[in-house]
Amino acid sequence: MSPSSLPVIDLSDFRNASSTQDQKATALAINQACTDYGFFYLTGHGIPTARLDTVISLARQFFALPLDQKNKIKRYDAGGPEGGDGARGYQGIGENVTGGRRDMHEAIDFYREWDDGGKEEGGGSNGTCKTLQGHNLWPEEPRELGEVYHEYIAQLEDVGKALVRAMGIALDLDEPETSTTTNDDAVEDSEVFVRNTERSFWVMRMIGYPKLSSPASANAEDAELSCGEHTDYGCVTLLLADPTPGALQVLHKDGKTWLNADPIPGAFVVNIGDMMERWTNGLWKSTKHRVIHRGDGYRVSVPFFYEPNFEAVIKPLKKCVERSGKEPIHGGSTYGEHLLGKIEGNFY
Ligand SMILES: N=C(N)NCCCC[C@H](N)C(=O)O
Ligand SMILES: O=C(O)CCC(=O)C(=O)O
Ligand SMILES: [Fe+2]
Repeated sequence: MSPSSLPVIDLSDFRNASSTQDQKATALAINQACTDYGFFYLTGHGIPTARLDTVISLARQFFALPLDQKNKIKRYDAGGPEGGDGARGYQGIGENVTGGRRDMHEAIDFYREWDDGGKEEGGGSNGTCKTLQGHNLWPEEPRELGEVYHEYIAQLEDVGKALVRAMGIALDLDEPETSTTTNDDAVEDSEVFVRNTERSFWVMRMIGYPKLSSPASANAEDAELSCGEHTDYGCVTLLLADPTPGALQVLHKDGKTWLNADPIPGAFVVNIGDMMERWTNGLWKSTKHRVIHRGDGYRVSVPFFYEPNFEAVIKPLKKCVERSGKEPIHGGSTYGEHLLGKIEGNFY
């Protein structure tokens, strides 16, 4: 299967449309893509390609620095600076763990700044949280990285917002389906994802992948993986990657075939996360994917995870439960709980 056989969604018409009616065609295409693959390419998002290239090139420059330079912003929990217990900061090759095995990548994790209401003892919408308190650790070098990434994150938040709005329309949540109206239905309109991401607890990972040395087959017990198979945690991932082919692989619905999701210049690779699967009661799946980089160069990617608010309670939407014809797949919990559970198993 060629990489470009994953669907391509062009968001420009949706962004420029004046009515929901005009936005329906894009929404239909998104519904199809999320139902069939859980993955698609996104074009027409409005972020200039020159900006995307700069983001990749700054990441590449950072990873090329000597280790002691990179360790200046070592993750708090791994002996980084005082004043935080966060999962934020630089992690060396093999520090990240997926499915109990070390991943052959290095990375910096940035999160939305913690909202403690300006007080030590919590009080903000996030309360206190040992794992994620603390500030982002920004590299001193390359010098422009911080400023460029701040601007880029603001642009990505706009794209994420447009995308989850489109997803709400894609699920046709405004259409009354049955006469069994309860109070719960009041919140099931097409803006339900927009409301629950208003203070999106986003994550941005800046990742560097050295070439793997192990010749073992990807499925062998002891195979080295750049990033083991996993699903993403929240709503939608906007992945920017350098042009390296054959590295990111997506599991087909058949549960056996791995498809290459090679980059298309200027486009994001988008996939949905666990909270979107839960909301849709499995109508849309958070599809498994993995990275195996055996190419010659040093690969760089920068996924941005546009997630629900930390305290958002996510449970299957009634309309999706009905449509799926299945029992609710989850009783409901906050996105924050899901995230913390994941982070716990993520580090060596
Ligand atoms: N914030 C997100 N989604 N990060 C995805 C990281 C995936 C790998 C991680 N070690 C894991 O096992 O999940
Ligand atoms: O680098 C990639 O292509 C994907 C990385 C990824 O799946 C993740 O960080 O969640
Ligand atoms: Fe992922």
